[in-house]
Amino acid sequence: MMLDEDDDCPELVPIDTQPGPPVGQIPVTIITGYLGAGKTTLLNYILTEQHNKRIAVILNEFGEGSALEKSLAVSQAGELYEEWLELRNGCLCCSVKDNGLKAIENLMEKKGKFDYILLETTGLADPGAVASMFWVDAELGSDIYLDGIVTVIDAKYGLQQLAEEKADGLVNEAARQIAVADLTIINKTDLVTEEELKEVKDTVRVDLSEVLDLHSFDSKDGANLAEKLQLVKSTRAHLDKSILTVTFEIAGDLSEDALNAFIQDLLWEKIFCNKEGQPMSVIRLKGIVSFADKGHQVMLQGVHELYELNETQQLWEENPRINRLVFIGRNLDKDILQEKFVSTVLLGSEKN
Ligand SMILES: Nc1nc2c(ncn2[C@@H]2O[C@H](COP(=O)(O)OP(=O)(O)OP(=O)(O)O)[C@@H](O)[C@H]2O)c(=O)[nH]1
Ligand SMILES: [Zn+2]
Repeated sequence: MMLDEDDDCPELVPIDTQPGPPVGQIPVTIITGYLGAGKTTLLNYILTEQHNKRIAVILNEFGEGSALEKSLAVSQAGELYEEWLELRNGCLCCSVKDNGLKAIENLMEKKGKFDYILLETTGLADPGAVASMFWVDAELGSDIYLDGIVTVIDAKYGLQQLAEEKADGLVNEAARQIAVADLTIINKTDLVTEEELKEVKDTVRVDLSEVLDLHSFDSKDGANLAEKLQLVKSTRAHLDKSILTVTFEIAGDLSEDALNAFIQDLLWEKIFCNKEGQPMSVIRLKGIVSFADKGHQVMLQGVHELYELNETQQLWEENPRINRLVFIGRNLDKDILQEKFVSTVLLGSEKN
């Protein structure tokens, strides 16, 4: 049979190489980084710089500190936070797969579309697990797609966090967070010397190549859905179980001097021990506190042995003056911390 070239030659159709995000899909950027690295600071910066986009911000919650985490974030960013997402079991990686994407989609149904979604993971999250559910879901026809992962590294404590040995021989959280990063931001450069900064940069590069295979985890290759879900499942045990969160709320006013002494005993002198006699070691400290002579709420922020107390814009006014504190670290004991706090820092208690 002869082919009539003019009639039968099929039309050339461009191959769908990099289709890009389907029209109407909303980009999500995951912001990750170890406890206190500066994720929320980066978020606030983006939100204050970027005025003409509707940005939804999702904050992950950690442990029982959820209520405080929320109130802290809200008071820092004021009205810039568009909406809030409640994720049930405290850890985004574990809960978002089941209800997180659904929650985002519900949110968009209620509030209309966003131009952008920023998602801050907890400092102990494995962002690979968070990232993977986006492309798992993409196959199920989602409205959102993963645009990239930004990892914030603490120039002062980053190396220490990377060097941390995990008992089970697993790659530690800090290294995982760097491994999956599309963009790495070294933060707090004001706290280190040129040489220290160079060391951080070099280490981050080396680490990247050592754990690069983690990237396969979030690649959009042809692996079938079941395999992908398998991967998500196998990384569930990502939280460092030795790190505990303690939170408490105490009504009343505090002595500023006594609070400083309490924090310094805890962070610097490390004189507090748990019931087993092991010294408490705090990685992250946050709080809203009330001083008798101040009408404004004061925010406490601590990362390892650095801490600061800053007056916020927020007035107590008729709100009950309740001090809220979150401690994240090792060997923490709530009863002991709270007892110490109440007996030495709270005004009007026996010892003050
Ligand atoms: N010196 C200095 N401090 C910074 C910088 N960026 C952030 N910080 C401080 O570091 C502390 C922690 O910052 P956050 O932005 O809350 O860190 P985070 O990563 O969101 O913390 P978690 O969500 O608890 O893991 C705060 O006291 C910030 O003021 C910086 O560039 N230099
Ligand atoms: Zn944060």
